[in-house]
Amino acid sequence: METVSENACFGGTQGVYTHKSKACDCDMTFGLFLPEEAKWGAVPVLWYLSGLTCTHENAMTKAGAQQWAAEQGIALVFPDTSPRGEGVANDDAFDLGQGAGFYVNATQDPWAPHFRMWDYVTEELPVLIASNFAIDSARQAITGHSMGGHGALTIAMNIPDRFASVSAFSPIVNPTQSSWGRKQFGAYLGSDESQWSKHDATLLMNEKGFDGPILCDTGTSDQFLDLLMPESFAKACATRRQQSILRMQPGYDHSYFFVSSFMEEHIAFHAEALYAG
Ligand SMILES: N[C@@H](CCC(=O)N[C@@H](CS)C(=O)NCC(=O)O)C(=O)O
Repeated sequence: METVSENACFGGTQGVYTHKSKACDCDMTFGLFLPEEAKWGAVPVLWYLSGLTCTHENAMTKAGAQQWAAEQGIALVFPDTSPRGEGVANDDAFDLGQGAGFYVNATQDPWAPHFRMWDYVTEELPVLIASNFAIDSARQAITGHSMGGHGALTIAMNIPDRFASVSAFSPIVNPTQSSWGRKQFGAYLGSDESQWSKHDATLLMNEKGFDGPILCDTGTSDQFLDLLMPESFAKACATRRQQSILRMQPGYDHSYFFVSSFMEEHIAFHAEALYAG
């Protein structure tokens, strides 16, 4: 692992690191914010998965999360959204290929050799950060935006007991029924739709739910609302009687102006779950 940068930030440190990823078979870069408390002992961690077109950098510089994470003594991880580099497959569209990994393990060519973002964020990166930084793996929570909200919800439901809480900003919640999902799952996972269902938050809510609190915020003026389908997830949560707070925020769009407006509340929500008991 190599250090790209480390900057003092709200009493802690905002770092950027690169490493050779086994899962993605290429160099990967991630951001990690450590609060001041990490100097004295292992701290809880909140994963932030980003959306389409993002690198590790967008949320790190625009979500305004460090201030609230510092206040709560929580670390933040900002993984990249896909493998990258010259030898890595790509597509001209912004919503496929590099910057659009959708947090799945691709099984289809030309994506299969590198696009293993599921393994990267659920296995490789957790081990890497826990062995190199003062992170308490027993206290983890996860959030994300758009494609990253999809990643956060599907990972939290598929790996029971790892995350104390899950939240999302404008998440894609029913990708098997949306053009943000069908296109990418077809490309990465192939035409057998039975392989898609473990990556659909609404189907996972119908099937198993989440053993903990869920918080989702979506803007009523989100330009991608029809692709996100918050109503499908709300219906599934109500049917399961899942503990959840699902809000439509009037006038907000899909941008980081929206994400940053509600970041304090999301971090306080996770802090309550991470410090409970
Ligand atoms: N570039 C796309 C929009 C993609 C988009 O809005 N991406 C969101 C996540 S789904 C984002 O966070 N973009 C990067 C940013 O705002 O910094 C378009 O032109 O339609």
